[in-house]
Amino acid sequence: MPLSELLVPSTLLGVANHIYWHKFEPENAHYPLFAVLAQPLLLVTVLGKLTLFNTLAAEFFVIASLFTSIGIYRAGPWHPLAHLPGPFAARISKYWSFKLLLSGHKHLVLKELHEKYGDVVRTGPNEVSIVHADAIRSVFGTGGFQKGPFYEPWSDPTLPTKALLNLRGDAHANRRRIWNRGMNSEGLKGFEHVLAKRLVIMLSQFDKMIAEGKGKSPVDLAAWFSYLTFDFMGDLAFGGGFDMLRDGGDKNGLWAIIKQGAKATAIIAQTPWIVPTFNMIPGANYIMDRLRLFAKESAERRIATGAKEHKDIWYHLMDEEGHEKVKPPVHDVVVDGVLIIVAGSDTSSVALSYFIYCMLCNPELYARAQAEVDSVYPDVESCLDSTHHDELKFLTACIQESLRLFPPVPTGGPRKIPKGDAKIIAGKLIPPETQIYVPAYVIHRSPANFAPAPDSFDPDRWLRASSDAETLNHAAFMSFSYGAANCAAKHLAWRELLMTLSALLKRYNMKFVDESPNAKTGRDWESTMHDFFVTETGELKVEFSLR
Ligand code: HEM
Repeated sequence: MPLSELLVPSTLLGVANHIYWHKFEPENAHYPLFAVLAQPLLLVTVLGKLTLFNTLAAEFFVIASLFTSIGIYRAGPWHPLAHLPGPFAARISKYWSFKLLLSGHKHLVLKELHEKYGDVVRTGPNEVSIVHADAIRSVFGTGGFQKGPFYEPWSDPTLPTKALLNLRGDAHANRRRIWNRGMNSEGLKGFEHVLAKRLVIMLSQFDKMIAEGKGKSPVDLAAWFSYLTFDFMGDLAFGGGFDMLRDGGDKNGLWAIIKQGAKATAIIAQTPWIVPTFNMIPGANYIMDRLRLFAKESAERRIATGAKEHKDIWYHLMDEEGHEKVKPPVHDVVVDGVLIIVAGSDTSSVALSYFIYCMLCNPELYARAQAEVDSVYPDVESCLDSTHHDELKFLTACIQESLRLFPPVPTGGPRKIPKGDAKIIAGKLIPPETQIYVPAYVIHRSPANFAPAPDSFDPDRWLRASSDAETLNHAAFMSFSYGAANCAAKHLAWRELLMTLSALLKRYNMKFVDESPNAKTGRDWESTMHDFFVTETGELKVEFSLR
């Protein structure tokens, strides 16, 4: 059979598939995959030309015409997002943003794109990034939008529940109410004692290294902050589970599993409709399965041992105090336990590392922060109590400034406009079903929000009286996101940062091991930052000495 006879019906089939799946958007990849594989076979059979060669040729024509049709529609003037500027490759295929996420430079590329195209950029076939500060309220605030499908893979499909991060509407509000109760001032005080115990271990490890002379050799502070925050989150989520501070490393490999799991999820979350199909491949979920096994075992251990001396978050989420009419089911608490570790460890450890990095790059500001800590706390033990945090005005401004320059969640996940009407956001008409990113990293470095010198570390900008010569848009600071689904542990995170950093400043002098300007472990450390939704960084090598 001449190929030309197959070309026309196969091409029409490809276009018909595009029209059908565009109208009836699939929730997973099973049916479209099956359709695209089965239809060409059916076609050559109906035409009475069933051979292997003809089937493969028809497959090729169907797939080629399907992709061409999709590409033409997405790039063309009839697409609802055609009026918005953006790179051509991003308009026609999700592959562009997939590749961008894999590079870890999403935050940097988005900044460049916004500098080139303005406040609203089309970053995907059905996706935009908006960096006008007004978008923060309209997207995340009251009357804003629910989370997009990006968040689906963050829940365990084998459990009949979702993690808080992935709940929407009333279900989110109900679970969040229980979370908020756990984060009240009494709850926070309890968590503070848990943190203080871990900090004592970390400080004694540093003292030991200094005594053995290792203080003068590289200490990878980024790794040690991870040990601290993982240990602490393990305590809060499951009443214990990690001992990385004690062991000086990830002896049982759990940390690596959790980090790989979070990164793999962020990557696959770019194309969430593939996930149910991907989950069917035996062994494909190896990392997530290990993470789930860890959660299950941790939950069983926590149930068996009960609450320790201080109440953990499990205690509050499980409603062990009996506030709720109906006790929350264990699986709700198990998925949120994993969420605590994923959401609460890397974010805080990266924030701690960035603070130290900013301080070591600015020795005069470091000395001022240290002097303030000295004036508030007589000794390091007194730093392990939050009572005087309000007096640490300069330290707080330094932390805020490092969180502004380096938000631990640099881009975050998207919200989705529901079916129905288009919305006007930051002066642009955004059609229904568009996914919207509001990247903190770009908003924080925009001169429209922070000027002069938005890329410079200037903690005093938070303390100076307002003047016409300066711009300080408090409403544009969104390191903890905004609205009903902002960080559930923002106040805990602040305590953790203030306690840890005041204790370190009080006890030690620190400097980069390698002071040269292009040292990746020192002054150029920020170039090791990778944005995989959660942030990944390289080693931060610091030399310690006792004060
Ligand atoms: C400096 C430290 C932290 C930063 C910068 C931070 C930042 C954020 C951000 C930006 C979000 C919104 C994510 C999104 O919408 O996709 C978020 C959500 C969340 N964070 Fe944090 N976080 C920090 C520490 C923590 C800690 C210590 C915990 C755990 C105890 C935690 C628990 C959560 C939870 C449970 C959510 C989901 C809230 C919801 O969906 O209602 N975070 N965080």
